[in-house]
Amino acid sequence: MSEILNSRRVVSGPRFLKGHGTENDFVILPDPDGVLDLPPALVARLCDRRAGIGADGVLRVVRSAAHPEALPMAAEAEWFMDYRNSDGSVAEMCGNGVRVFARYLVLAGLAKSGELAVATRAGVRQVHVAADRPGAPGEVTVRMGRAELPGPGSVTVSVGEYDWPALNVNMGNPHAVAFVDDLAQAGNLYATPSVEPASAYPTGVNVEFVVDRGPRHVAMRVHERGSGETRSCGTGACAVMVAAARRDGADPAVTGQPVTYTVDVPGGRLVITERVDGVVEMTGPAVIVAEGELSADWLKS
Ligand SMILES: N[C@@H](CCC[C@H](N)C(=O)O)C(=O)O
Repeated sequence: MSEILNSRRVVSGPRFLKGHGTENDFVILPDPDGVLDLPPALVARLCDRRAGIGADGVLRVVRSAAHPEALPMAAEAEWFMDYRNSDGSVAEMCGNGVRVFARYLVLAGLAKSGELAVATRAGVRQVHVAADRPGAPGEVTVRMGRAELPGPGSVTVSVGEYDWPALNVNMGNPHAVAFVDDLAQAGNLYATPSVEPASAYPTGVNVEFVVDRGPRHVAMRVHERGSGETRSCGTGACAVMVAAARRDGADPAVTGQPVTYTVDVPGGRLVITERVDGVVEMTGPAVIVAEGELSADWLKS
């Protein structure tokens, strides 16, 4: 059998990798010179879990100097994370994605482990890729920047018979964070939750549903703009941490103390700290699962 599998290559086309961070999964497209044509329909086909590779989004790896949106950041960050949601839409930032992106850069020899900078549409993010230990890949920490709480802070999230007050938190991308009694109240999340006033989110919104698990420990589900319910959202977990800290009277700007929360997501666990200067740091896993080639025939079809 392995002879048959090894006998010849059956496809040839652009390389891709598949990776995930707390089960938020991505197709990674190395495109250093920015030459790939990546229209929204192709992103959606790649992310299709039956007719494509399957993913919550695409991470295109482009040199900042080769991408017009990233050119102004090229002196600070060699690589630009061109992130797309599974419906093909563009997003400013992806917290799980930036950890997986950094893991790819290190494994591919394009960056060294330790400190590295990644350009995103939300600005440059500093990433620390911890050295691996035997059998345990090092975790990745991202300085996610400061949360913004656009006014009016309070919005309303509704699903079925339930309405909850929610906090408008921007982590480079938009979030509405609702504390609920039970994560099951969010239902199957096949449909996009309603968030009012809609004018608070002119470009759409990611919605987080949160319950308490213990002191400085919460659990969440998320409905992502452009991808539907996913198993994790890094920017969403940061937004949740900030909302929980405000609710709990633990805002570092007020207490003068950093605060750390454990945020459980369906696909794993993230640890998030808000520093006294307001910068939010997220730590979690980043895994590369596979590498392959796209079929040129499939691309043409
Ligand atoms: N899963 C990501 C967020 C991806 C972008 C989001 N769907 C949006 O449109 O803003 C994360 O880990 O942060």
